[in-house]
Amino acid sequence: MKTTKLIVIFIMTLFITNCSNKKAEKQNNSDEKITEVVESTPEEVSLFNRLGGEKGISMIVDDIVQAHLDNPTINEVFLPLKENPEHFEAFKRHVKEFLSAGTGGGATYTGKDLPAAHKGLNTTEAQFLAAVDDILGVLSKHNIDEETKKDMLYILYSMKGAVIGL
Ligand code: HEM
Repeated sequence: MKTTKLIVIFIMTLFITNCSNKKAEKQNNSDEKITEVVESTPEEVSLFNRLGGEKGISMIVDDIVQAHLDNPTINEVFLPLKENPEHFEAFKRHVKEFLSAGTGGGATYTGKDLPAAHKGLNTTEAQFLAAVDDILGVLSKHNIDEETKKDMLYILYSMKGAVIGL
């Protein structure tokens, strides 16, 4: 009887140890899965990288400026900038730096602050909307994903007060 009891205790101990090992294994597996999910979450990729880094941003800004020059609602504001090629190039460089610095890239913005840059332009709501439309159109042309476009739209709107009616 004593031996039978000992055997039962031994078997139960084996069973319990086995079960807890399996549980630990399962825990490890699910931990791995959680890590994988966190690593591949889109939010982990900076907006800067989602826009294609320095090169992507440079091409996007060139296209945005060209879209503004072609857009009859706002081109009267941008066409005069071309009369001074040095100023025009500095303006484009500043917008590239602005977008890079503001999205997680390494650039340093060397232009004016937004209200100072837009003072005297008296930009209207309609002009602001036209500019945002141009930007979203260019992002689509560059195959930027919908989530990134939404993020950009949110950021642009957050700066509306710093660029219109000044
Ligand atoms: C959220 C929207 C906007 C942002 C983030 C933005 C950003 C900028 C930046 C970074 C510059 C460069 C400043 C410098 O060179 O020191 C700039 C310049 C300029 N922006 Fe905007 N802008 C916006 C909307 C607009 C709109 C709606 C218009 C007019 C329709 C406009 C017209 C201009 C013009 C004409 C300049 C050149 C000013 C100059 O060099 O004298 N911007 N903008």
